[in-house]
Amino acid sequence: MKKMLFVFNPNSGKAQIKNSLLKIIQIFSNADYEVTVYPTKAALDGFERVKADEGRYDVIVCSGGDGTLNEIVSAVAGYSTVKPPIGYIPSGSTNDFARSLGIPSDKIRAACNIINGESFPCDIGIANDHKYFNYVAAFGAFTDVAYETPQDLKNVLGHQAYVIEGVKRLSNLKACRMKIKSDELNVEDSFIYGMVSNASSIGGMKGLIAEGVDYQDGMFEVTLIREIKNPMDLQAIVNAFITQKIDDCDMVYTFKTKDITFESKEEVKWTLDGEFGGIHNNVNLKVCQKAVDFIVKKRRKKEEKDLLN
Ligand SMILES: Nc1ncnc2c1ncn2[C@@H]1O[C@H](COP(=O)(O)OP(=O)(O)OP(=O)(O)O)[C@@H](O)[C@H]1O
Repeated sequence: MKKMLFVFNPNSGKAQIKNSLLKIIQIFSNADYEVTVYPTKAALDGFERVKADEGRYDVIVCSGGDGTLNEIVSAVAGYSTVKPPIGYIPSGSTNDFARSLGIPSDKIRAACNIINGESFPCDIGIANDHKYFNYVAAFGAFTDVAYETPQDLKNVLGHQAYVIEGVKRLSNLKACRMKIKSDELNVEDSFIYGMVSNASSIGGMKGLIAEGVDYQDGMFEVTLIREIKNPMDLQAIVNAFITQKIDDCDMVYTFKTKDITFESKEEVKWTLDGEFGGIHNNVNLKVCQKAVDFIVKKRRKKEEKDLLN
């Protein structure tokens, strides 16, 4: 019998996991898994549990939001023995990563997908050589929205909660002078926003990043927005995002990289996967190519063909 560890955050999203829990466990058990169920008790509890259980399970299933998933992925990425594949049942308020990988948002379907799906080796990132992130590291403008939006509000409003908090901050944009170094760009300028990501959906919104994100290419997508000095600058940025002609806008830098460093005199607040990522003067971000396996939907022939083209 294969062994499964099923870790879930009972409070994430609207705590809806409670309604599906029994059914999910039944699905796993019917598929001949011996299931160990572990509800997290606090932040970092999921990380500690999975870290301590290295070598004990054939598959690790995680249910929660992006923050809980980050903990589980960080623990597995740190294994020195065989890394078990990670199944994910999204139950947070935005579930960016699941959306990006095409994992079903319906919990029962996501559980079935874990039984019927296939392993997908996926890139993740590492910040300052010690803190992993699954899909986004960011600073500036709206990045603190996710972790400063009260949980109660997130539970009631879900994705709208982020939008409400984001709009409240528009009038408050503060630029930060930074030196940014990578093989592709070496620049010193003032920025209101920076995002280094490996996902097509950020903050619950698709379309922030150009299409064609490859989760296995060992590259991040980088988006940097320069300081807004006048209404024309603001208009240029808004137009660029509306028309999706971001490459033509000189207020925005977009490129791909596998290694990038940000230096600033001022301390900058970062987020990793939508959670507080610390306050730093120096941040280095590197890709760990295909570092963990996620269980995703089996791709149909046509999708496979699209991926190869
Ligand atoms: N039982 C718990 N009590 C309090 N906090 C917890 C518990 N379990 C996990 N956490 C922490 O809560 C944070 C947020 O949880 P999670 O990401 O699962 O849900 P969410 O915030 O509702 O979803 P999203 O990240 O999509 O907005 C995580 O960083 C996690 O470490």
